[in-house]
Amino acid sequence: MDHPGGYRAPRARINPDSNRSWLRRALPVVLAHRWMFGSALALAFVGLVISVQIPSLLQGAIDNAIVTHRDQLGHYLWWIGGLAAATLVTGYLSRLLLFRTAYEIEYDLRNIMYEHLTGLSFPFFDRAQTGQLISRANSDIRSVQMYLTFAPFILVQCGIAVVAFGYMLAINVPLALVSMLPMPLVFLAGRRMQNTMFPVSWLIQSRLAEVATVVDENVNGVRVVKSFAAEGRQLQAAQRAANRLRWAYVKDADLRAHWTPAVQNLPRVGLVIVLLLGGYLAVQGELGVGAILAFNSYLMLMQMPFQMVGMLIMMGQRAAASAQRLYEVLDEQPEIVDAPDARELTGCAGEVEFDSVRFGYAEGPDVLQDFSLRVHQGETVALVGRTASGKSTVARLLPRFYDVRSGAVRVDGIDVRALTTHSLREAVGVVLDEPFLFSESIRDNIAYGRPDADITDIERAARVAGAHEFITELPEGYDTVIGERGYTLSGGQRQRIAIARTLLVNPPVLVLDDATSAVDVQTEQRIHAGLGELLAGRTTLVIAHRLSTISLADRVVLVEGGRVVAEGTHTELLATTPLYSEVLATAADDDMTGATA
Ligand SMILES: Nc1ncnc2c1ncn2[C@@H]1O[C@H](COP(=O)(O)OP(=O)(O)OP(=O)(O)O)[C@@H](O)[C@H]1O
Repeated sequence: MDHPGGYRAPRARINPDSNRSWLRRALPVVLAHRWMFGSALALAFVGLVISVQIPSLLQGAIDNAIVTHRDQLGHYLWWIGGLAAATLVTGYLSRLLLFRTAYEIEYDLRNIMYEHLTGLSFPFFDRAQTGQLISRANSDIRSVQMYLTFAPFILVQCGIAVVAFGYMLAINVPLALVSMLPMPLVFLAGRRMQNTMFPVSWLIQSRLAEVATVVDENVNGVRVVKSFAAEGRQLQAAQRAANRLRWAYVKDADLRAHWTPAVQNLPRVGLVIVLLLGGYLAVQGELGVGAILAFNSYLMLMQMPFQMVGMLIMMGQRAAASAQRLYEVLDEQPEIVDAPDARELTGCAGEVEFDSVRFGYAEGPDVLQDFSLRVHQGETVALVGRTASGKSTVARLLPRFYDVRSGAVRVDGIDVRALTTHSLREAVGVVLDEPFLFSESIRDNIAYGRPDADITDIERAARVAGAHEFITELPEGYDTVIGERGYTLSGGQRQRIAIARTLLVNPPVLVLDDATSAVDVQTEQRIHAGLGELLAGRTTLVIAHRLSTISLADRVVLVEGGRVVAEGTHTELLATTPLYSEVLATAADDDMTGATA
């Protein structure tokens, strides 16, 4: 399906059967471009068939026109010139189509990878390293693409070696057979080379990914690095990764230097044999000089494919290693998928229930144990608790970023696992404390969930989120493009844009995970005033450290060790639960400790 903006979905998928060889798994992607690819190969074949004719014309020119004067030389020259021109044209067209196929295949592979990554769930991204993913999406895809397109091309060239051999047989059978003697050796050397180089190719790809990871962390973590004046240490880490990569490359070059001359030069031994035996036969008068020349030309024609076989083997090694790295990602199944009979959540009222939920990340220990909480339609509940008590985890389970180990999370009485994730996440808006903003205009960032929203709605959402004022003070207002991750804005400004972004979607259930932590108290109060109107009728879960945020809530729930240990109004909890006062008192926020003192 073609999308607006020129995006074309991949024409085929990688075969999901992981028991098949990597090539068979990739075949559907190649076959999706069979017409263009087939034409490129057919043209290459035609070009080679034409070029195979030239040596026999050369033989005729020498033996029949130059030596014996039986034919006219000009006649041969015209033919040779004409065929040379034809190989030029076919060479141009076949390469044009081949490169187009190569980039179409690369485009498909990249989109297959990207679509797959987009479909994966949070547990995968908790484990994955960005650098690894970037390297898989770049260099691994490139090396697989190179092999998929150039290997058949080289094989066509090898096919022509067979034709050339036929011509050689027609000239002189013993000479043709003897000239082929070194070929089994070429094959054996190729096999040895293949076995020795594979592990190194694998190493190179994984070390390229290591380097990408270090670079990614150095760039993304630059603020931490600089604030700890740890540039030296980072540089050392980068050097270590670069050294490890260099070692693998040197090893690769070493092996290549060892094997390539053998694989490439063994066929030349055939040339020596031709000169020896052919020369002898010519002296005996059994072979014309032109025939020896033609024979030589055929052998030269055959050399190229044989030399390319060496290259093909090396490319094959790298491509196999790269394909396995790609398949590692592509074989990753999303943990969170819609059930076959999943329902759409329509007209969500906003009843939320956590029923004896037990949950932990990956293979880790339980973070939530027997966590039960019911939030009624239109109610605002604040989750309060010590750090690492599991508050954010509760917030992540509601939009089904993760699945519970036991128990259930329900919206409107329906288990979230029985709903389509799309409709669930449309109904549950989440604002995180460290929001991610895109390198686009502020207007586009706020309209992220509703790209068709008009500017009036965008401004209204920004006003409620307390962002309108500072946005209009920016030189280009709503059209201001923010830097990567919005770093040109302050933490509080980014939070306000993120709140506006969620409010614009107008979800019936709202989760604010410390969403105003970086905003000053006055601004927070303004946001709350705006939110007060908006929260009416909306079910809201606020994860709060500050009293000012807690004051928004109808009910406060105290979380400790992954369960609800007390609930009530702020005043009730203060009066009845010492842990509550303790949590508030130890909260890092100055204003909160100040308020509770
Ligand atoms: N993505 C994750 N993978 C593995 N463990 C995690 C992940 N996120 C959180 N945890 C662990 O789960 C526990 C609860 O974390 P959570 O973020 O829910 O706490 P919190 O109460 O929100 O803390 P805070 O107030 O400091 O934000 C912690 O021990 C944390 O190490």
